[in-house]
Amino acid sequence: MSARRAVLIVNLGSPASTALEDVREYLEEFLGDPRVIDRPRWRWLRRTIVNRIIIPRRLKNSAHAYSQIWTKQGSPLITTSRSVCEKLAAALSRPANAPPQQADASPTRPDEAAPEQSDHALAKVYLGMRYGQPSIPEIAAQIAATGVKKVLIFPQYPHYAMSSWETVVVRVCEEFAKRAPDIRLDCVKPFYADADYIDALAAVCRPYLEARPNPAPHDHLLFSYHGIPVRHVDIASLRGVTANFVDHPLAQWTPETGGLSYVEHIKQTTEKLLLRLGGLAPRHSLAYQSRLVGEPWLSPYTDIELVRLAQEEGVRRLFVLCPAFTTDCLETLEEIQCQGRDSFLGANGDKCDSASGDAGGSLGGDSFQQIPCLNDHPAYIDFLASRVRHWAAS
Ligand SMILES: C=CC1=C(C)c2cc3[nH]c(cc4nc(cc5[nH]c(cc1n2)c(C)c5CCC(=O)O)C(CCC(=O)O)=C4C)c(C)c3C=C
Ligand SMILES: [Fe+2]
Repeated sequence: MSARRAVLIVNLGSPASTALEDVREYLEEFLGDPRVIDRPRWRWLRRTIVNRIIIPRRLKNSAHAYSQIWTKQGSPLITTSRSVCEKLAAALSRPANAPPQQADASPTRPDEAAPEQSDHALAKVYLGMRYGQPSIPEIAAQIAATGVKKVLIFPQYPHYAMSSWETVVVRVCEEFAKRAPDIRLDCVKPFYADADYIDALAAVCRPYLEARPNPAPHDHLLFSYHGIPVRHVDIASLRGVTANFVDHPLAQWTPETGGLSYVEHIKQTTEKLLLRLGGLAPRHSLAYQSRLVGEPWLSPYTDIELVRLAQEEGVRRLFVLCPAFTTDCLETLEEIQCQGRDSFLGANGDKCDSASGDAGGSLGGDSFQQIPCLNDHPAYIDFLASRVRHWAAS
C-alpha cells in the first residue's frame, strides 16, 4: 500500500553552513526567486541588484546571525523539519488513534528522513526545501524512482504568500511535471484557520501562559508574523499550481471563498487562537518582523513595537508568538529570541547568550518569553497525520 503514496513536507531551507560562501549561495538562490524579489521586472537587472548590492550588504550580518543559532547538527530549521518527518512517518505506521511509541522520542538523525520507514505505513514521508538541501529536484527524483502513484504536497506555511506558499507549490509542480507527469499531485491548502492547527498552537502556548505566577495587567502577548512588502498583499495567483487541493472539513480555505490574502489569513489565525485560549490570553497586539529595506512592508514593525510596548504601553512581561513559522528558525531564534529580547528588555549589545529571560533594564520590560513554534510538538504531528490520513482515505 505504501509504495503507492508519498507525502512531501516542504519548508524554506537554510544555508549548508554558516561560511560566507554557503550563505551567499543560499541567498542568491532565495533572493533570486522572482516570487520573493519581483522588482525590477527585468531578470538581468534584478539579478545584478540582488547579487551585487543586496547580498553583499547583508552577507556578513546574515552569516553572523546564522552562527548564533547553528547547532552541532546544523540549521535548526532543517534538523527540526527532519524530526517532524520522522515523527510523522512513525505516526503513519500506527493505526489511527494509537498512542505514540517510545521510539518516536528518539533523537533526530542528521541525514535521511525516509529510508527506515515501515513498508506498511499509509504513505512514505519525504522532506524537501525550497532553497538549499534537500532540494526539490533531488527529492522529486527520489520519489519518482519509487514508482508512487500519488503525492501529497504539504507546504509548512499556514498562510498564503507568493513568497512562501506559492513559490513552494509551483516549484514542486514544475519539477514533477518534468520528471514524472503521471504522478497525481495533491496539495494541502493554507491551513491558517484549521481547527486542528489552532488547537496545536493553543497546546504549545498554554503551558507558558499558565505558568505566569501572578497574571497582571502589564502582561502582553505579541503576535509577530513574517512581513511581506505591502505591494505583495494584492499579488496572489494559483498560476503554475497544477496540483489538486485536498478538501478537509476543518479547513475553510478554497480558492473561491477563502481568498489569497496573507493579511486576512493572519487575522483569522490570530482571532481563532485568541478565542481558543479564552481567558488565558493577556492583552495582545500584532506586528510584522524580518523586513528588508527598499519599500514599505506590512506594519507595525516588530522591532519598533518591542521598544514601544515597553516604553509607551508599560508592558513589563511579554510573550511573543510567531505563528507564520511552523518551525523555529533564524527569524524566531535570532531575530526574536536574541535581538527582540534585548530590545524589549532595554539591554544593549550582543547579549544573545543569556539563558534567562529576565533583566532589570530601567527603560525596558522585566521579562521576555518567546513561545516556541509548533516544531515537532505531538499536537502538530497529530494535525499533520490527520490531514495525511484524510487524504489517503479519499
Ligand atoms: C513564514 C513565511 C515567510 C515569508 C512570507 C517570507 C517572505 C520573505 N522573506 C524574505 C527575505 C528573507 N527571509 C529570510 C529568512 C527566512 N524567511 C522565512 C520565512 C518567510 N519568508 C524563514 C522560515 C526564514 C529562516 C530560514 C532559516 O534558515 O532559518 C532571509 C535570510 C536570512 C537573512 O539574511 O535575514 C531573508 C533574506 C523576503 C524578501 C520575503 C518576501 C518578499
Ligand atoms: Fe523570509
